[in-house]
Formats: sequence, structure tokens, C-alpha cells
Amino acid sequence: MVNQEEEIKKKHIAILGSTGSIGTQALEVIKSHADKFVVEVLTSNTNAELLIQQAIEFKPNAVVICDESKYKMVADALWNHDIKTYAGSAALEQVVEMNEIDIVLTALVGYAGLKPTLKAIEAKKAIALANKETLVVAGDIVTQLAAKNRVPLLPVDSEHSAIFQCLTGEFHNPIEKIYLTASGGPFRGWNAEKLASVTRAQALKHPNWEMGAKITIDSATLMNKGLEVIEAKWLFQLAPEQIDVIVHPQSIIHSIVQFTDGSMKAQMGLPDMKLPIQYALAYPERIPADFPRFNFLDYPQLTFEKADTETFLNLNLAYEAMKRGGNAACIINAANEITNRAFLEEKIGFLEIAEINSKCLESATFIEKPTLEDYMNSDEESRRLAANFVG
Ligand SMILES: NC(=O)C1=CN([C@@H]2O[C@H](COP(=O)(O)OP(=O)(O)OC[C@H]3O[C@@H](n4cnc5c(N)ncnc54)[C@H](OP(=O)(O)O)[C@@H]3O)[C@@H](O)[C@H]2O)C=CC1
Ligand SMILES: CC(=O)[C@@H](O)[C@H](O)COP(=O)(O)O
Ligand SMILES: [Mn+2]
Repeated sequence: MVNQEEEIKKKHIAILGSTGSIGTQALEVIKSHADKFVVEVLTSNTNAELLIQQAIEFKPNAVVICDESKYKMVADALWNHDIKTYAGSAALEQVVEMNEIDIVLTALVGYAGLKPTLKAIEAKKAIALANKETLVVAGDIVTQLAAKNRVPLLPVDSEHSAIFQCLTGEFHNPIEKIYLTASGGPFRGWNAEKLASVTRAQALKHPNWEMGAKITIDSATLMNKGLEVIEAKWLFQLAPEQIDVIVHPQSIIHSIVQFTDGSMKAQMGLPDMKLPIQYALAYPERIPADFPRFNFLDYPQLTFEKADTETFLNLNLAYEAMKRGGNAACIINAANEITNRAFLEEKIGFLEIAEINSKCLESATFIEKPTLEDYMNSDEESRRLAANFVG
């Protein structure tokens, strides 16, 4: 019989996007610390097969399949497993409110993360935040709501986890600046002429990380770093001038904080997302893990270089959106979700991603102080514009 006290002491976790790269790695972490974590909710967009397998193995309280046409398949497979089964995106906003949940891991991709994250914050659940687009789109509303509800936003993104780890014990010490490290992606050093004809398959080969398709393409165009700059602004309440990007092709140093006395703290380790995922779930504890250890002799050189923002236009576009404020970041995020997908569907070339994103920033309606509804309308408007430019 399960010892009820032991079960209560465990952290009860909802994973939104459990079938993706972050979601599946989170389940590995949870499995190897079954004494500390228990799964309450699992969700996927369309991948019913994997969701069913995960549900049977981890026995959550509830699952959500966003694609309603797959509901019957999931419900039929789980009917005798004592697991509540829901369908549709709106169900994500309801399951995060379940009493049993302590932490919501936002491992779903894109703008779809915004509304369930806001609901989870309102329900006072701690947020382990992988879904960077949530902060890019509406960082002001999300961080204010989290502060009001005294809800921690625990970064999962490797760079932001690195900064967060460097800030442990330093919360009263002002930050002079931070350096977000960037791998440079698969096309580091390439010129525009070569980039014009790169294929989807080439862009999907990240040099250091295995990730979902959307973020892998964003890494290749440097939009990922642009989104991360904006994510950092909101997570650590920094001014644009305090955030710098440095290309570090080995992805060993995950990011750096520089304090006002000039001292710099960096967090390093082999590129493995299980570490930041585990850090966020176990926070404030560090718990053991047998992830492979870094060996200095395998990396006799850790190198650094300037990002090529003249060829990879998305990074400066994100800085520009951050400086403009208002709904500008929401506009480029929406445009980028359309152009990223259009490139994956081979409808546009690699260089057109940034070109169209930039046109959307210039042509969409700017709103200086957007409400949540404004963000939703702005997301729609920018998607429409981008789709037109894609043709
Ligand atoms: N992968 C990584 O190493 C890192 C990822 N991140 C961030 O974490 C987030 C997740 O990335 P990643 O795991 O790579 O992405 P994946 O594409 O691998 O997984 C996305 C997950 O979200 C689900 N999903 C996709 N679209 C929707 C939608 N519209 N509504 C609801 N659920 C949806 C998918 O379901 P289905 O399987 O059914 O499609 C899947 O479970 C992103 O915001 C990314 O930027 C940050 C740092 C590192
Ligand atoms: C693992 C992670 O956090 C990714 O966001 C990663 O940083 C992508 O690599 P790039 O530095 O190439 O964008
Ligand atoms: Mn990252």
C-alpha cells in the first residue's frame, strides 16, 4: 500500500507538452527520482500514441490531448486505468488548476503556452518555465501576475537556468550585465549567399543539442537567442543594455552574470537539458544525478566570438522589438512562428524567415501598453501578415 504521507511530501507535477523533447526528458528525471516527484498531468497536441504509453507508465491523475479528433483513441486506451481524459486546448487551462498540482512544467511550444501558464499562476502553482514564447509575448503581464500571486517562475531554458543558478545567494547584489551564450547554430560562419539555399535537413542539425524542430530552426536563424534575450529581460528584470550575447560554439558555459564589482560567475557543464529541468523541479534543493560529467581534457579550448548580426538578422530584430516595448515582441514572435513553420514546410527559404519577420514588425499595429486582449489580437494580426508575406 502507498504510504500517504510519503506521497504528500513528493512534488506533484503537471507536464504540458509531455511528448516533446523537454517533456520526455522531464519524465526521465521524474522516473529516476520517484521518491521526490509524482506526475499529476500529462498533455500532448496530436501524439496520442506516446501520450497513452506515458499515461500507462506514469499513472497521472489526468491527461489532455489537444487534438480533439484523437480523443476517442486516448479515452479507449485509458478507460480502465483510472485516469481522467480530456480533449481540446481549453482543457489545458482547466487541468492546471487541479488541487493536487504543485508545479506546472510548461514544455509545450509556442504561443499556445501563454493562456495555460496564466491560469496556472492564478491557481498559485509554481511554474517551471521552458516555454520561452510565453514571456516573449506577454512578459509584463506574466511577471506581474506571478509577483502578485507569489508564484516562482523557475527557468528551464539552459541559459536562464545558468543565470538563475549564478544568482543563488546573490539576490540582493545588483547585476551589472549578463552574457547569454549562443552556440551559433549549424550555420555559424556562413555568408548570406550560402544561406540562401540551405535545406530543412541542414537547419535541423544542431551542433550540440537535440531539441524539437521549432527551437532547432530558431537556433539556426539566431531567433532563439533573440527570444532568450527578451526572456532574460523579464525573468531577471534587466534593461536591454544589460543583456549581451556571446557566441560560444562548444555550449559548455551556459551563461554568465557580471556583478557591479566586475566579478563574473558562469555556470557550466555538458549540454544536457535534464540538468536544468531537474534543477527547476527540485529547486531550491540540488539532488544527485548521474548525468555524464564534464572533462576539461576533452575540451582543451573553450572559444568565444561575436555574433554575426549582419547575416543573421533575427537577433537584432529581437533587440529592436525589446527596445520598442509594447506589443513589438509579440509581433515578431507570431511572425516567427509562421515563418519558422513555412521554412519547415519548404515554402520559403532560410533568409526569408528574418526578412518576413522584419516586415511584420514594421507593418503590424504597434500598441504601447497592451492588455492581454491586445496581445491576443496582435498575435492574430501578425500571423495573418506573415502568412500573406509567405504567400
Ligand atoms: N528542447 C529543448 O532542449 C529546449 C526547449 N526549450 C523550449 O521548450 C519548449 C518546448 O520545446 P521542445 O520540447 O523542443 O518542443 P517539442 O516540439 O519537442 O515538443 C512540444 C510539445 O508541445 C506539444 N505541443 C505542440 N504544439 C502544441 C499546441 N499548439 N498546443 C498544445 N501542445 C502543443 C507537443 O505535442 P505533440 O507531441 O503532440 O506534437 C509536444 O508535447 C519551447 O518553448 C522551447 O523553446 C527551451 C530550451 C531547450
Ligand atoms: C538548450 C537550450 O537552452 C537551447 O535554447 C539552446 O541554447 C539552443 O542553442 P543556441 O545557443 O544555438 O540557440
Ligand atoms: Mn536556451
